[in-house]
Amino acid sequence: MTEPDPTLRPDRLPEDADRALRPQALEEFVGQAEARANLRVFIESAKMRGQAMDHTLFHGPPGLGKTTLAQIMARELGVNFKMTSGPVLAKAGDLAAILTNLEARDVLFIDEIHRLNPAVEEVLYPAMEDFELDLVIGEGPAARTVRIELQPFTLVGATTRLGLLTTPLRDRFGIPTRLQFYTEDELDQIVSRGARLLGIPAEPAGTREIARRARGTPRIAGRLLRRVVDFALVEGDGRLTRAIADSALTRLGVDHLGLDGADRRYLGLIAEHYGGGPVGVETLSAALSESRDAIEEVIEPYLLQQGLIQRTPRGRMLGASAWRHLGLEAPRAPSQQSGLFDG
Ligand SMILES: Nc1ncnc2c1ncn2[C@@H]1O[C@H](COP(=O)(O)OP(=O)(O)OP(=O)(O)O)[C@@H](O)[C@H]1O
Ligand SMILES: [Mg+2]
Repeated sequence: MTEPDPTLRPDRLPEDADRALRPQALEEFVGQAEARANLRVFIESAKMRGQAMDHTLFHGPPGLGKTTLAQIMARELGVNFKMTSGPVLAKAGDLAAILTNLEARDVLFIDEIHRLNPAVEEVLYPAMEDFELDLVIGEGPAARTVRIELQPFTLVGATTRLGLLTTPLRDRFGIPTRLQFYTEDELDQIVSRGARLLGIPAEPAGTREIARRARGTPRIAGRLLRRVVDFALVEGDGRLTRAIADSALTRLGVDHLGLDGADRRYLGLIAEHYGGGPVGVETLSAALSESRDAIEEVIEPYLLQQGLIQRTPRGRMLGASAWRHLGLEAPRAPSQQSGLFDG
C-alpha cells in the first residue's frame, strides 16, 4: 500500500499532475504556519531522541493537506510511510497484519479514522499506548489471548469529522492538529508554484484570480489551475492571464466568491424555501438529495468560515452577505430589528 516508485514512471500523464504538484518537504508546504512550525519541532525532537514521533491527528475539511502532511512527516523523519483507511480495515486481523509488519519508527497513516470498526479500534488502543497487540486466538473455551510486541511506530490519523471520533481514540493522539482554510495569498503561492511546475507562463493577476476563487482549498486551487490551463492552451495563447482565468472559471460555474453550483443550490434553497432559516440539516439533505455527511463535511465548512451561513441550535441560517451574494433582499425579521448591531 505504499506509493508506487515515481522513478519507475518517467512518462507522467496529466492525471499525475496532482501528485506532481504535491509538496514533498515541510519547506515546500505553503500555509498552515502554526501547524508547520510545531511539526518541525516535534519531528526534530523525535529524530534527536531516536524515538518514534508521537501519534498525530490531522483534522479539517477535505483537500487542505492532511494526507500530504502525513507523507511529508514520514519523509522528514526518514521512515517508511504505510497508508490505509478506516473503512478498509474490516476485521481486527486486518489491522494486526499491518501493525506487525511495521519497522521501528514507521509512520502508519489511517485516513478517515472516524470510520474505524469498533473491533478494530479496540486493537488500536494498546498498540498506540504500549506498542502491544492483544490477539484472541481460537473460539469458545479454547480461546486464549496472545500478546505481541510491536515496533514503536507513529500513527497519523486524518479525519474530516473530529466530532465522530470516540474519546478514547482522540485522547491517544499526543499531537492533535487542526488544519485551517488557506488565505488568498497562500493559495496564490500554491497556484503560482503549480503553474511553474506545469511549465505554463502565468501573469500575477491570473494566478490571483484562481486563488480568490479556490474556496480556501489547495485541492480546488490545483483543479481549477488545470482547467484554466486547458482553456489557455486551446482558446488562448497558452498564457495564464486574468481574462482567461475569469472566463474559464465562470464557464465552470465557479462564481467570484469561489462558490460552485452545489453551494449556490444550498444557499438558494434556504433563502427561497425557508425564508433564510433556521432550517435543520436533515431537511436540507432531503431537499438537495445530498447526504448529510456531504453537506456537513464539504459544503458547510467554507460557507460558515465565510460568514455566509450560521449554525444555530435550531438549524442553519443565512448571513446577510449570503442574501447579497444571491442578489436577494433579506426579510426583515423582528429579532433583527432590535438595532443592537446596526451601524
Ligand atoms: N500546503 C499546500 N501546498 C501546496 N499544495 C497543497 C498543500 N496542501 C495540499 N496541497 C495539494 O492539495 C491536494 C489535496 O491535498 P491532500 O490530499 O493532502 O488533502 P486532504 O486534507 O488529505 O484531503 P481529504 O480530506 O479529501 O483526504 C493535493 O494535491 C496537494 O498536492
Ligand atoms: Mg486525504
